[in-house]
Amino acid sequence: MPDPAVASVDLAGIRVAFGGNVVLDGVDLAVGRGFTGLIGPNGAGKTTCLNVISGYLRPDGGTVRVTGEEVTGRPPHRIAALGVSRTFQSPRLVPNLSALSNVMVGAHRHFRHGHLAELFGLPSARREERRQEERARELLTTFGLGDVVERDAGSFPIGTQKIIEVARALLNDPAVALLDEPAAGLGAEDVERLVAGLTAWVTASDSAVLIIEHDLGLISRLCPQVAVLHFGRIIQFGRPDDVLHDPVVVEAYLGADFAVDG
Ligand SMILES: Nc1ncnc2c1ncn2[C@@H]1O[C@H](COP(=O)(O)OP(=O)(O)OP(=O)(O)O)[C@@H](O)[C@H]1O
Repeated sequence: MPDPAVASVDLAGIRVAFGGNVVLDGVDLAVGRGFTGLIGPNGAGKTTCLNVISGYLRPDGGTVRVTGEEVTGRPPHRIAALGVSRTFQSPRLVPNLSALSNVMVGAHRHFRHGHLAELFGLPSARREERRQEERARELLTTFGLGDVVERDAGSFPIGTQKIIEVARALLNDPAVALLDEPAAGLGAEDVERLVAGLTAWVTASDSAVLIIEHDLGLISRLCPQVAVLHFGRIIQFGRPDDVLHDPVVVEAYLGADFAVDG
């Protein structure tokens, strides 16, 4: 497990209850550079963890640190400003904007020049925008979408829209990217596109990427480490091979029928 002192995300004793329903019951999780998988049965509290990290939900107890800074209870835009980006289970793209423009929406917090420079179309702001466009184009190319960047996002199948949203979350190397079931609803071709894009991207990046996913094959391929959430607690953390074959995990979460190829 990454050293919490240097981890990009460090959750300590996170507790969340909705009325009498305790959803997170003392979650400790440290996430470092590269991919970390977060798995668990439906309703285990995985998305709730992401909501706590990204500031969409204030925990009832515990602390959240991002790159060492305590951010517990801060609103989402302030946590985003520290370099935390996220996706949602259902993609939130602007359907009548191009794929390229949708990815560039993720760029705006990084613009070095102020909103006034943008508003008045100053050369510095235009140069910055061109640089961002170039990066967005490269990123979409990494995900196999280089030929269709000008197409309206809403005209793509849902799986491709999810990949565009992942690309948006990765623009400008976020310190932390939180991906909520990026492969759900994707066809085989899009899954390969996603895996290839993420693999190529992470090798050139210092970011920490936390991926919630039910596709355990994908988790095994991408993530050197995986955490298992069960009844609001992390019950196991380690290499996928070890974790997914751990009798406690198999018994508690995956059920008797569970098997991972390889
Ligand atoms: N805003 C809310 N109000 C009340 N209950 C909530 C709220 N958000 C989540 N829950 C409940 O918290 C529990 C955990 O939900 P969460 O979405 O975090 O689970 P999950 O592990 O991401 O599940 P899935 O794999 O199905 O997406 C569920 O029982 C859910 O109904």
